[in-house]
Amino acid sequence: MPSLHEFSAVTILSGVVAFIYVLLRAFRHVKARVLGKLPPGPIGFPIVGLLPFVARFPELVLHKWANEFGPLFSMRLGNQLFVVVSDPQVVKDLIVTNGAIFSSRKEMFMKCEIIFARRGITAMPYNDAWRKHRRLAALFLTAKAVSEYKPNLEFEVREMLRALYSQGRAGAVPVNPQAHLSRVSLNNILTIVFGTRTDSVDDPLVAHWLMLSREFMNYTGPVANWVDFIPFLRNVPYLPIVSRGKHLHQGLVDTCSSLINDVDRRMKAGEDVPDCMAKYLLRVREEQQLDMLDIVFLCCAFMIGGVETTAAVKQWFAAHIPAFPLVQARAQAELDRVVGRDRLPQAEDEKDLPYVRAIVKEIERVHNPFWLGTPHLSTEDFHYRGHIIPKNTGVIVNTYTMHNNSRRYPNPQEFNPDRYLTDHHSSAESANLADPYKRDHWMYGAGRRICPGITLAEQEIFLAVAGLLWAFDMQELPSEPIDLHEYDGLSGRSPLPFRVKMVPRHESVAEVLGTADIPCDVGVA
Ligand code: HEM
Repeated sequence: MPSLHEFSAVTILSGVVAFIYVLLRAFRHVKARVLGKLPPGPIGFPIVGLLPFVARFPELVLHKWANEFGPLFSMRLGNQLFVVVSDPQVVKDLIVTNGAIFSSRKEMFMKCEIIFARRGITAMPYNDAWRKHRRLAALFLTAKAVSEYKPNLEFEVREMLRALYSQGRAGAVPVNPQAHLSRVSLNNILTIVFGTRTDSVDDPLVAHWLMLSREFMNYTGPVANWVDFIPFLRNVPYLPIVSRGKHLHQGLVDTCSSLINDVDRRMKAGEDVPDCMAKYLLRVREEQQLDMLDIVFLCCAFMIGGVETTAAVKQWFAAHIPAFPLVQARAQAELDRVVGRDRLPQAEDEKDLPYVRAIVKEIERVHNPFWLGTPHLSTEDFHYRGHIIPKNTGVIVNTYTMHNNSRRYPNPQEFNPDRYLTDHHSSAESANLADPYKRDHWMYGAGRRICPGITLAEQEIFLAVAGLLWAFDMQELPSEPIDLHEYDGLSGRSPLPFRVKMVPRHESVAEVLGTADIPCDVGVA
């Protein structure tokens, strides 16, 4: 057995070797910068690079550097070189036109190795395994698939409005709508993936899943933790972040496996299991050569990618709109004209509700829940505008700077849905426009790794926003102003807890929602 002294000597030696290695790599980047080859950018500290600067409000820090160093700048976080792209044409040139080079992902220690066991679509490098997972996922996210989900999506919005009406006692008491807005997103994905749903916000699965998906976002954001960028930290025994990552991996596996196993058991028992992703994957597992972890993490990709994301946009809408009664009134006049008061808005109404649609796009521009998106990785050296972007460089699409460009969006700090009034494209169509400066916003990423859930997300968000505007006047409480700048999470994810009054707009609300039987303290305002 090696002695304690031998152990310490080995640990110190590995530390020194790791230190020299990191120093040499950092030096390589500094040298390339000095020689003027890398895009310009801020110089950081040895080993940690610029990590200490991006711990809080990273989007604002990148925005400041973009103003200083231009639309393509480089920066080092620990051992990883990044370029930060802040101009639509540069995004298009790199990520879209040269998608064969800029479509991979860094195999992040926490996200890829520890939590996803090298399987999650969003974390996989650009290879055949990723192609297979993305192709299987896309089967459930096509425009045709989404149009088949519409009755369910509409049903879930109605259930959410009923719950808000009831909890807010028809506008008599303030409510925090966040859990309801998260549950509607959760139910949509549970139905698509497992053919199941929750009955109320009190179902333990709601709190459990929201906890898992928040933890996931907290540990795996592009700048969420240092172990991703300072490899020798991974050898520190009992590092809390690593144990939490392992715990999260187990939590995701246990939760998704139990839902998949339930589908499996019911299929084997000859029960009439609703069509869903888990059922399909279990059927094709041999032909597609999927092991159980593949199935778990394909389902997880939807549960992780499709719940917290759409929930966040819906929550930002609910937090933002009370401060804009005139915007609400104008949208409600449009809804009264197009939909009337005898039914809820439906998916088919969207094309006739340009102002409601414009509100959605403007919320997404102002409150992208993931300002840093999911960085891409280059797989070859690439020469661009006199600079070199070396192989294995991370690429961050700087959506904050692009969403606040005053030439594209005059007075960008102002919330003004009018800027989108004549934009008749869906976000999915907009992402394919030849002129990148005409794209609505960059919330869904770009190129071959662009979010495959756009059509589903757009449909869900539209229905929730239109339904809320149709049913309620959302009012801020004078004693509880809503903070629209601070947020929960790492780069804009969701508003801090808030309460609003949700006052039913007219008598038909109770009738249409079927809430006449729900006890309320007061009548309709
Ligand atoms: C408001 C809602 C959503 C937002 C803001 C969002 C945002 C994003 C972003 C920024 C990316 C990375 C794109 C890139 O690398 O360029 C992404 C990827 C992804 N999203 Fe979404 N997403 C949303 C909804 C959804 C939904 C509803 C699903 C599925 C049910 C989904 C599934 C995925 C998957 C699987 C990926 C990984 C794609 C890949 O790496 O190939 N997302 N999303």
